[in-house]
Amino acid sequence: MIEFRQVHFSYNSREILKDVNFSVGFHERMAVLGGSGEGKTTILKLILGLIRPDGGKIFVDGEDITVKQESELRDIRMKFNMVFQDGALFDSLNVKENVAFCLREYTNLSEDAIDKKVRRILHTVGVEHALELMPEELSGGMHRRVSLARSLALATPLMFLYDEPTTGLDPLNADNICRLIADLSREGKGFIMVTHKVSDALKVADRFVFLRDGRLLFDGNSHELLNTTYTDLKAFVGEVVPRDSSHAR
Ligand SMILES: Nc1ncnc2c1ncn2[C@@H]1O[C@H](COP(=O)(O)OP(=O)(O)OP(=O)(O)O)[C@@H](O)[C@H]1O
Repeated sequence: MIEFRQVHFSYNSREILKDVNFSVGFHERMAVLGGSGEGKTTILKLILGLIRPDGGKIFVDGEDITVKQESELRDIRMKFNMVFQDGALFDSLNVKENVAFCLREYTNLSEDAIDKKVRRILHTVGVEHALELMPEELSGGMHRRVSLARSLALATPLMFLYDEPTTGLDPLNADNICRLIADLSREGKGFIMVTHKVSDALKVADRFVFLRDGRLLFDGNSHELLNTTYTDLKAFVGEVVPRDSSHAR
């Protein structure tokens, strides 16, 4: 479980998060919704201990990560599989080498075992045909899949953390990524998906929180989200989900 207790965070003197409280089980499928710059990615970075809060506590698996040394945070980070928005790949390496890179860096696997593992993972994310392609030859959707494959190569996480996984993709590719996210969460491994695309969040998540002005102002299921009477959230949801949406459950 991840728990935020009265978390405050500022960049320089600008308050980004103000008294944020929530807990989420590793098996849950939660979307963090909010407009641009509201602090959604900041929440993911705090969970990984990449940045520290100015106030409050963050517990991961019962451990207070706000008091951990950098060396101890590695074990915490291994519990998660984080896919960042830009998912930067190494430009000079092809798809296969990009995925193999961290296996060579961090494991003692033989070249043969690495080759098998890379092929299996690329098959999982549906880009096995792109083994030899260079990053510049990939479409946005394929690029996102290879980034996901690369982070899947190293760890079998307790939970996935996705930062805007469908932003910038055309509807077809966005849909494919949503399907992949749903598939990867089948075995009880949950995720936190940060996004401003409510319609994509509705395809995969069953819990939704809404971040506005540094606070979590909503926490509910899809039915509650689509029927909210909270004006700001209603406007946010209404912008992206037509009133007669078939997503309504
Ligand atoms: N390293 C940094 N230094 C200073 N300000 C930062 C830094 N990183 C982010 N910010 C600012 O903090 C705020 C929250 O950033 P964050 O990336 O968490 O937002 P977000 O909700 O994920 O937005 P988006 O959907 O646009 O990615 C933004 O206004 C951003 O400009």
